[in-house]
Amino acid sequence: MGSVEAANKDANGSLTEKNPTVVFVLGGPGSGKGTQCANIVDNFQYTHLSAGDLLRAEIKSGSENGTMIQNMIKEGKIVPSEVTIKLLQKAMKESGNDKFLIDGFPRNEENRAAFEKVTGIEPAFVLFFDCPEEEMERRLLSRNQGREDDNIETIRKRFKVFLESSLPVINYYDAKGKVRKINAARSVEEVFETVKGIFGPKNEKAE
Ligand SMILES: Nc1ncnc2c1ncn2[C@@H]1O[C@H](COP(=O)(O)OP(=O)(O)O)[C@@H](O)[C@H]1O
Ligand SMILES: Nc1ccn([C@H]2C[C@H](O)[C@@H](COP(=O)(O)OP(=O)(O)O)O2)c(=O)n1
Ligand SMILES: [Mg+2]
Repeated sequence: MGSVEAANKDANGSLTEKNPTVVFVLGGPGSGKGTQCANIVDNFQYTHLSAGDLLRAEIKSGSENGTMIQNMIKEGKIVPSEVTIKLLQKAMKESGNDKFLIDGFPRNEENRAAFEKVTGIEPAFVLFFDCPEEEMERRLLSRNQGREDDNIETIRKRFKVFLESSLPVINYYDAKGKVRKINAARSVEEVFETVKGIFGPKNEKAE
Protein backbone atom coordinates (compact mmCIF):
# COMPACT_ATOMS: atom_id res chain seq x y z
CA MET A 1 0.00 0.00 0.00
CA GLY A 2 1.14 3.55 -0.62
CA SER A 3 1.74 4.17 3.04
CA VAL A 4 3.16 7.69 2.73
CA GLU A 5 0.06 9.07 0.98
CA ALA A 6 -2.24 7.17 3.32
CA ALA A 7 -0.52 8.40 6.46
CA ASN A 8 -2.49 11.00 8.42
CA LYS A 9 -1.81 12.89 11.59
CA ASP A 10 -4.02 12.12 14.54
CA ALA A 11 -5.22 14.63 17.16
CA ASN A 12 -1.84 14.50 18.93
CA GLY A 13 0.01 15.23 15.75
CA SER A 14 1.59 11.80 15.39
CA LEU A 15 1.47 9.87 12.17
CA THR A 16 -1.13 7.14 11.98
CA GLU A 17 -1.97 4.72 9.21
CA LYS A 18 -5.41 5.22 7.84
CA ASN A 19 -6.42 2.38 5.65
CA PRO A 20 -9.90 2.93 4.28
CA THR A 21 -11.59 0.03 2.57
CA VAL A 22 -12.62 0.98 -0.93
CA VAL A 23 -14.75 -1.06 -3.31
CA PHE A 24 -15.03 0.30 -6.85
CA VAL A 25 -18.47 -0.32 -8.34
CA LEU A 26 -18.25 -0.41 -12.12
CA GLY A 27 -20.40 -1.37 -15.08
CA GLY A 28 -21.95 0.33 -18.09
CA PRO A 29 -24.47 3.16 -17.83
CA GLY A 30 -27.76 1.67 -16.62
CA SER A 31 -26.23 -1.61 -15.43
CA GLY A 32 -27.66 -1.01 -11.93
CA LYS A 33 -24.68 0.35 -9.98
CA GLY A 34 -26.64 2.95 -8.03
CA THR A 35 -29.52 0.58 -7.30
CA GLN A 36 -27.27 -2.13 -5.92
CA CYS A 37 -25.16 0.36 -3.93
CA ALA A 38 -28.34 1.50 -2.16
CA ASN A 39 -29.05 -2.13 -1.24
CA ILE A 40 -25.49 -2.67 -0.04
CA VAL A 41 -25.66 0.41 2.20
CA ASP A 42 -28.92 -0.89 3.73
CA ASN A 43 -27.25 -4.18 4.66
CA PHE A 44 -23.56 -3.45 5.16
CA GLN A 45 -21.51 -0.76 6.86
CA TYR A 46 -20.46 1.12 3.77
CA THR A 47 -20.86 4.71 2.60
CA HIS A 48 -22.00 5.07 -1.02
CA LEU A 49 -20.23 7.71 -3.09
CA SER A 50 -21.43 8.06 -6.68
CA ALA A 51 -18.97 10.06 -8.79
CA GLY A 52 -21.80 11.07 -11.13
CA ASP A 53 -23.98 12.26 -8.22
CA LEU A 54 -21.09 14.29 -6.79
CA LEU A 55 -20.46 15.89 -10.19
CA ARG A 56 -24.16 16.71 -10.63
CA ALA A 57 -24.22 18.26 -7.12
CA GLU A 58 -21.19 20.33 -8.09
CA ILE A 59 -23.07 21.70 -11.12
CA LYS A 60 -26.05 22.59 -8.92
CA SER A 61 -23.85 24.29 -6.32
CA GLY A 62 -22.90 26.93 -8.89
CA SER A 63 -19.19 26.06 -8.71
CA GLU A 64 -16.82 27.66 -11.23
CA ASN A 65 -16.35 24.22 -12.82
CA GLY A 66 -20.11 23.73 -13.17
CA THR A 67 -20.47 24.67 -16.81
CA MET A 68 -17.49 22.56 -17.87
CA ILE A 69 -18.84 19.54 -15.95
CA GLN A 70 -22.34 20.01 -17.38
CA ASN A 71 -21.04 20.18 -20.95
CA MET A 72 -18.92 17.08 -20.50
CA ILE A 73 -21.78 15.06 -18.98
CA LYS A 74 -24.09 16.10 -21.80
CA GLU A 75 -21.50 14.82 -24.28
CA GLY A 76 -20.98 11.60 -22.33
CA LYS A 77 -17.33 12.52 -21.71
CA ILE A 78 -15.29 11.83 -18.58
CA VAL A 79 -14.53 14.89 -16.45
CA PRO A 80 -10.80 15.38 -15.63
CA SER A 81 -9.87 13.29 -12.60
CA GLU A 82 -8.55 16.29 -10.68
CA VAL A 83 -12.12 17.56 -10.28
CA THR A 84 -13.71 14.20 -9.47
CA ILE A 85 -11.02 13.06 -7.05
CA LYS A 86 -11.28 16.28 -5.03
CA LEU A 87 -15.04 15.71 -4.68
CA LEU A 88 -14.50 12.08 -3.68
CA GLN A 89 -11.84 12.96 -1.11
CA LYS A 90 -14.03 15.64 0.43
CA ALA A 91 -17.01 13.26 0.65
CA MET A 92 -14.86 10.51 2.15
CA LYS A 93 -13.58 12.85 4.82
CA GLU A 94 -17.02 14.24 5.62
CA SER A 95 -18.57 10.77 5.95
CA GLY A 96 -16.54 9.86 9.02
CA ASN A 97 -16.65 6.26 7.78
CA ASP A 98 -13.74 4.14 6.59
CA LYS A 99 -15.60 1.83 4.18
CA PHE A 100 -16.65 3.15 0.81
CA LEU A 101 -18.47 2.04 -2.30
CA ILE A 102 -17.08 4.26 -5.02
CA ASP A 103 -19.68 4.05 -7.78
CA GLY A 104 -18.84 4.99 -11.38
CA PHE A 105 -15.19 5.67 -10.71
CA PRO A 106 -12.53 5.07 -12.05
CA ARG A 107 -14.03 5.34 -15.52
CA ASN A 108 -10.80 5.61 -17.48
CA GLU A 109 -7.09 5.04 -17.08
CA GLU A 110 -6.50 8.66 -16.12
CA ASN A 111 -9.09 8.36 -13.27
CA ARG A 112 -7.50 5.13 -12.08
CA ALA A 113 -3.86 6.20 -12.09
CA ALA A 114 -4.56 9.62 -10.55
CA PHE A 115 -6.68 8.21 -7.71
CA GLU A 116 -3.98 5.71 -6.82
CA LYS A 117 -1.28 8.38 -6.95
CA VAL A 118 -3.17 11.05 -5.00
CA THR A 119 -4.76 8.85 -2.32
CA GLY A 120 -2.43 5.84 -2.22
CA ILE A 121 -5.56 3.69 -2.00
CA GLU A 122 -5.90 0.37 -3.81
CA PRO A 123 -9.41 -1.08 -3.97
CA ALA A 124 -10.14 -4.16 -1.87
CA PHE A 125 -12.03 -5.47 -4.91
CA VAL A 126 -14.06 -4.28 -7.87
CA LEU A 127 -17.71 -5.12 -8.48
CA PHE A 128 -18.45 -5.31 -12.19
CA PHE A 129 -22.10 -5.28 -13.18
CA ASP A 130 -22.11 -6.96 -16.56
CA CYS A 131 -25.18 -6.17 -18.66
CA PRO A 132 -25.98 -6.23 -22.39
CA GLU A 133 -26.29 -2.83 -24.07
CA GLU A 134 -29.92 -3.41 -25.16
CA GLU A 135 -30.95 -3.92 -21.53
CA MET A 136 -28.93 -0.92 -20.30
CA GLU A 137 -30.50 1.22 -23.03
CA ARG A 138 -34.01 0.15 -22.02
CA ARG A 139 -33.30 0.97 -18.38
CA LEU A 140 -31.76 4.37 -19.10
CA LEU A 141 -34.61 5.42 -21.36
CA SER A 142 -37.10 4.67 -18.58
CA ARG A 143 -35.02 5.93 -15.63
CA ASN A 144 -37.09 9.13 -15.38
CA GLN A 145 -34.72 11.07 -13.16
CA GLY A 146 -34.72 14.05 -15.51
CA ARG A 147 -31.07 13.52 -16.35
CA GLU A 148 -29.74 15.50 -19.30
CA ASP A 149 -27.65 12.52 -20.42
CA ASP A 150 -30.45 9.93 -20.49
CA ASN A 151 -31.38 10.59 -24.12
CA ILE A 152 -30.56 8.19 -26.94
CA GLU A 153 -27.92 10.45 -28.51
CA THR A 154 -25.90 10.85 -25.29
CA ILE A 155 -26.53 7.23 -24.27
CA ARG A 156 -24.82 6.02 -27.48
CA LYS A 157 -21.82 8.24 -26.71
CA ARG A 158 -21.67 6.91 -23.14
CA PHE A 159 -21.73 3.30 -24.38
CA LYS A 160 -18.81 4.08 -26.69
CA VAL A 161 -16.83 5.69 -23.85
CA PHE A 162 -17.61 2.69 -21.64
CA LEU A 163 -16.24 0.22 -24.20
CA GLU A 164 -13.20 2.30 -25.15
CA SER A 165 -12.18 3.83 -21.82
CA SER A 166 -13.89 2.10 -18.88
CA LEU A 167 -13.61 -1.57 -19.86
CA PRO A 168 -9.79 -1.31 -19.98
CA VAL A 169 -9.85 -0.26 -16.30
CA ILE A 170 -11.95 -3.33 -15.45
CA ASN A 171 -9.49 -5.49 -17.40
CA TYR A 172 -6.61 -3.90 -15.48
CA TYR A 173 -8.12 -4.96 -12.14
CA ASP A 174 -9.16 -8.32 -13.55
CA ALA A 175 -5.50 -9.06 -14.31
CA LYS A 176 -4.84 -8.40 -10.60
CA GLY A 177 -7.59 -10.85 -9.60
CA LYS A 178 -9.72 -8.07 -8.09
CA VAL A 179 -12.82 -8.18 -10.26
CA ARG A 180 -16.05 -9.77 -9.04
CA LYS A 181 -18.14 -10.01 -12.21
CA ILE A 182 -21.88 -10.13 -11.68
CA ASN A 183 -24.57 -10.94 -14.23
CA ALA A 184 -26.62 -7.73 -13.96
CA ALA A 185 -29.26 -8.75 -16.50
CA ARG A 186 -31.50 -10.23 -13.81
CA SER A 187 -34.00 -8.78 -11.35
CA VAL A 188 -32.75 -6.34 -8.70
CA GLU A 189 -33.36 -9.03 -6.04
CA GLU A 190 -31.48 -11.75 -7.91
CA VAL A 191 -28.52 -9.48 -8.55
CA PHE A 192 -28.45 -8.47 -4.89
CA GLU A 193 -28.37 -12.12 -3.75
CA THR A 194 -25.09 -12.49 -5.66
CA VAL A 195 -23.79 -9.19 -4.32
CA LYS A 196 -24.54 -10.23 -0.73
CA GLY A 197 -22.53 -13.40 -1.21
CA ILE A 198 -19.53 -11.32 -2.23
CA PHE A 199 -19.64 -9.02 0.79
CA GLY A 200 -20.20 -11.93 3.13
CA PRO A 201 -21.37 -11.78 6.74
CA LYS A 202 -18.34 -9.83 8.04
CA ASN A 203 -19.57 -6.25 7.56
CA GLU A 204 -23.29 -6.97 7.81
CA LYS A 205 -25.27 -4.43 9.83
CA ALA A 206 -26.90 -5.64 13.02
CA GLU A 207 -30.71 -5.80 12.84
N1 LIG B 1 -31.84 -5.44 -12.15
C1 LIG B 1 -32.61 -4.48 -12.68
N2 LIG B 1 -33.64 -4.79 -13.47
C2 LIG B 1 -34.43 -3.81 -14.03
N3 LIG B 1 -34.23 -2.50 -13.84
C3 LIG B 1 -33.20 -2.12 -13.06
C4 LIG B 1 -32.34 -3.08 -12.44
N4 LIG B 1 -31.41 -2.41 -11.72
C5 LIG B 1 -31.67 -1.09 -11.88
N5 LIG B 1 -32.75 -0.91 -12.67
C6 LIG B 1 -33.34 0.37 -13.11
O1 LIG B 1 -32.56 0.78 -14.22
C7 LIG B 1 -32.26 2.17 -14.14
C8 LIG B 1 -30.73 2.35 -14.03
O2 LIG B 1 -30.31 1.85 -12.77
P1 LIG B 1 -29.15 2.58 -11.94
O3 LIG B 1 -29.04 1.88 -10.65
O4 LIG B 1 -29.40 4.04 -11.94
O5 LIG B 1 -27.88 2.21 -12.88
P2 LIG B 1 -26.46 2.87 -13.05
O6 LIG B 1 -26.13 3.60 -11.77
O7 LIG B 1 -25.52 1.74 -13.30
O8 LIG B 1 -26.58 3.78 -14.23
C9 LIG B 1 -33.03 2.71 -12.94
O9 LIG B 1 -34.25 3.24 -13.39
C10 LIG B 1 -33.24 1.47 -12.07
O10 LIG B 1 -34.41 1.56 -11.31
N1 LIG C 1 -15.68 9.10 -12.87
C1 LIG C 1 -16.66 9.77 -13.49
C2 LIG C 1 -18.02 9.41 -13.30
C3 LIG C 1 -18.99 10.11 -14.00
N2 LIG C 1 -18.63 11.11 -14.82
C4 LIG C 1 -19.63 11.85 -15.62
C5 LIG C 1 -19.67 11.27 -17.03
C6 LIG C 1 -20.78 10.28 -16.94
O1 LIG C 1 -21.31 9.95 -18.20
C7 LIG C 1 -21.74 11.04 -16.06
C8 LIG C 1 -22.79 10.21 -15.36
O2 LIG C 1 -22.16 9.25 -14.52
P1 LIG C 1 -23.04 8.30 -13.61
O3 LIG C 1 -22.13 7.34 -12.93
O4 LIG C 1 -23.96 9.09 -12.78
O5 LIG C 1 -23.88 7.53 -14.74
P2 LIG C 1 -24.54 6.08 -14.67
O6 LIG C 1 -25.00 5.89 -13.27
O7 LIG C 1 -23.49 5.09 -15.07
O8 LIG C 1 -25.66 6.13 -15.66
O9 LIG C 1 -20.92 11.68 -15.08
C9 LIG C 1 -17.31 11.45 -14.99
O10 LIG C 1 -17.00 12.34 -15.76
N3 LIG C 1 -16.33 10.78 -14.32
MG1 LIG D 1 -25.55 5.58 -11.39
